[in-house]
Amino acid sequence: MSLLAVEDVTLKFGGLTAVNRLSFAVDAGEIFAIVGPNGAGKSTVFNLISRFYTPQSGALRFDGHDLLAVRSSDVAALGVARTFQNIELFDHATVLQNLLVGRHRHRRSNILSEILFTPAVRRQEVENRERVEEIIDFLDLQPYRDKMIAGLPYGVRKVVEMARALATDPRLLLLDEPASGLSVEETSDLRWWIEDIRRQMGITVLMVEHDMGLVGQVCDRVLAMADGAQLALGTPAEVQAHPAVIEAYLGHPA
Ligand SMILES: Nc1ncnc2c1ncn2[C@@H]1O[C@H](COP(=O)(O)OP(=O)(O)OP(=O)(O)O)[C@@H](O)[C@H]1O
Repeated sequence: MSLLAVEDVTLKFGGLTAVNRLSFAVDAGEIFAIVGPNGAGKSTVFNLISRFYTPQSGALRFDGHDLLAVRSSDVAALGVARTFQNIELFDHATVLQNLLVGRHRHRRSNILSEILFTPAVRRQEVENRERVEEIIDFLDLQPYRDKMIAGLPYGVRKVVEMARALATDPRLLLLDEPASGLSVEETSDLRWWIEDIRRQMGITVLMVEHDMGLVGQVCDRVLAMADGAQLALGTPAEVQAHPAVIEAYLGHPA
């Protein structure tokens, strides 16, 4: 059974159909990319899965749950985490503090037990700290752990955002243009991290990405979109060779 299923989903903004009867499914353990020209509807699909938007029709399922019955604030608790095209972190907090916020969904305590700092709360704090330190090690963020986000280079902030998403222990990680703005070297590191996120952490990855080099290297399958609809779906090589994809990118038939 697929981990994520998008079934015949349509989302309109007034007269504009941003997503048009789109269907695709991502299997557990896959690295899956959505590609397409600007305005194709890729980010809108992420915003639908994150439940920022509700479609006019269609269904969204995650691990057997009806996502449309879940509020945006509860999606992380189901096991879906994401990064954003425009990095969203607390700029005036440290890397460590940002990642601890990412652990928020693992709080099992109530306010009284937190005030009393009960053994259970203490245990949980230690657990959260340990997990966050593991992620800091995993993504080579040790040199930055106590640094404020605001002072960090763009490439490092992007890694921190991925780390914060991982701190929620997701089953599905949504990466919105992870390579955009990164140097060739940073993109190469990203490639290995994405592969390790799947291999070592067992996390399924769905990403929106323009860098076809990266997509070809790490993805099992690719969905190409244009005008909110599917153009092609298959392996990176199949999608890149698809006449409709070539036409959408070049503006004329191959
Ligand atoms: N909140 C919104 N209100 C109105 N129109 C929107 C909204 N969000 C997106 N759109 C429109 O929906 C269409 C799809 O946008 P979307 O951002 O999903 O495309 P995209 O494929 O992610 O593009 P890009 O690669 O430039 O990020 C575009 O025409 C966009 O202008």
